[in-house]
Amino acid sequence: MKNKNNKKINSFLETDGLIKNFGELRALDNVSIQVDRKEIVLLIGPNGSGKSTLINVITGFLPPDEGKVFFEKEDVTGKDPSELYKRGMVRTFQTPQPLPEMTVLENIMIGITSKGEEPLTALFYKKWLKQEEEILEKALDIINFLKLSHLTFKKAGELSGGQMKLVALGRALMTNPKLIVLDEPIAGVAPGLSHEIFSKILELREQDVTFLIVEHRLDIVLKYIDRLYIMFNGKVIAEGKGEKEIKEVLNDPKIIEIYIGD
Ligand SMILES: Nc1ncnc2c1ncn2[C@@H]1O[C@H](COP(=O)(O)OP(=O)(O)OP(=O)(O)O)[C@@H](O)[C@H]1O
Repeated sequence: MKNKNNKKINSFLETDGLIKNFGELRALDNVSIQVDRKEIVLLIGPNGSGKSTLINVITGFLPPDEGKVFFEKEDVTGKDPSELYKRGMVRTFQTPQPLPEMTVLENIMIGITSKGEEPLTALFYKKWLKQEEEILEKALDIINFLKLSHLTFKKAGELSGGQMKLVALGRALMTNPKLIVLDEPIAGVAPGLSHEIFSKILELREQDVTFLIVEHRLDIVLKYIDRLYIMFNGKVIAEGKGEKEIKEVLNDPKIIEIYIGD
């Protein structure tokens, strides 16, 4: 598989010249990014620079006007979110949408759609029960991993913002994803819990999960990331890989000016 410059697609996730217009406005202007397996990649940029549009296109919530998305070297451009989820790509949203009257456990369990819901399979009641049990066990393991056990039966509507972000991550984990796209995972979350969320992200990376993250809180996130992309006016204007390069990019006067101008 090759991109439009006839270069071989090598990365785990790659976008190639994405363009997305909303009427007259070009929200994505020839955006090409790369994410390697087991990387934690951060996407930053001032408000309106195109970050959400980019992750919406990658995760299949918006089709691009031009350009391609490659996931595990396959062209997945325009595939819908459910197809991508089957391939191992999940996402969370800026504002978590838990079902407030349901418990934390139930909110995490619904991350997976029970195969038992298919009418034919449901006829085999024993099999269905076994699947439900497996889903329950898995959700309890995730709750344990995220240190949410004390909240297992609490209604999601009673959680703090940070706890809701953790539940959203838990829900994403139900599908054994290979890539998790996180939209502002620590916005509005206290520093202590924010670091806890990122230490879980590091642990998951060790289990072969890759992360693409949009987050404004650089002060907290910087020490956890492997690669950084900076967007402005629909374009990627800078990229850094590794601690040294990332620091250089962030100290670039042009980049600082864009942020101060924001
Ligand atoms: N559905 C839409 N219809 C019209 N314009 C849109 C739509 N979605 C986004 N835009 C516009 O596209 C541009 C990029 O928006 P986008 O939400 O991707 O930026 P962002 O970097 O995620 O910003 P923020 O940090 O505020 O979330 C903005 O000018 C926005 O107003």
